[in-house]
Amino acid sequence: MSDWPARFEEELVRLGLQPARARRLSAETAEQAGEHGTDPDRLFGPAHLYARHLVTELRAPALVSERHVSGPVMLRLAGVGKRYRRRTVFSGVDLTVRGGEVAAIVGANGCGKSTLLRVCAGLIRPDAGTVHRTRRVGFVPQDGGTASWLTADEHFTLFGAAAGMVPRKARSTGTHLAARLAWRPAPGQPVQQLSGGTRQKLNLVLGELHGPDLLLLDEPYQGFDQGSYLDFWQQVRAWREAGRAVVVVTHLLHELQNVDHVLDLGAAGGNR
Ligand SMILES: Nc1ncnc2c1ncn2[C@@H]1O[C@H](COP(=O)(O)OP(=O)(O)OP(=O)(O)O)[C@@H](O)[C@H]1O
Repeated sequence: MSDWPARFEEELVRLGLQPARARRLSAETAEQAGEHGTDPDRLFGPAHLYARHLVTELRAPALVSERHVSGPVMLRLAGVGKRYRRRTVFSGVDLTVRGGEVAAIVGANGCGKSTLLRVCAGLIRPDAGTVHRTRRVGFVPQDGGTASWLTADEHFTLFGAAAGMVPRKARSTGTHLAARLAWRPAPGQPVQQLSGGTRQKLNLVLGELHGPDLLLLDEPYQGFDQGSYLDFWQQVRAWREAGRAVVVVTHLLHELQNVDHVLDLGAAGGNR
């Protein structure tokens, strides 16, 4: 068996990360490689180089934003905390995301990333702290969010109507956005006949249909093939260039060069 994870963890500690955090990152990285059906060194390259890259990204997540001017604040969390019964999921979370910025929420399974994103969307009330968000928000859940017996066009019409769009405009916008993810919805095909990755593309399109200023995305690329995955990050860059704010829950630490802020929930206070 490959000793890549051990070497990676060792290098992270050598570069100054806490051993527990290094262990967690190493386990997550190995898990990602497993999800891609490949070895970590094939996916990420040599362990010591990837460790250096990752530590640099984690320490200087604001580098990307220096290249252009950020816009107004679209989301501000201050001292946000959430408990389920007596269990604190996270506490004291601060995050400010402006137009033209991308924030990544990272951390181990179960540390509360989806919960926090739902707090950002206003779907869950926090137990502590304040949340201010812009009015036009698009939320893309990790899965679900679509009706299996409706077609893509019918989803466009339905979600468009909720945002005050006439059916024709909703359908043409949906088709246009789908094309940017290299997807052409087949007329008459219900969602239950779509692959998991294509269903996620539909979720993404629905989240963006009404032209939100703030996009909240919960691992939206699950099931994407490599090309679609690259299209997705290309799209994130396009949103950013267009002055939108994006918050994305991700496990894919090698994409952190695409983001302006990294909120590591596993490292935030109160949730471990
Ligand atoms: N409605 C709920 N009631 C009670 N506990 C919940 C509820 N929703 C989530 N939890 C718990 O809160 C914790 C955080 O869950 P959450 O789904 O936010 O984690 P996550 O970081 O997104 O996980 P993953 O990486 O696996 O998607 C978990 O322990 C989960 O079991």
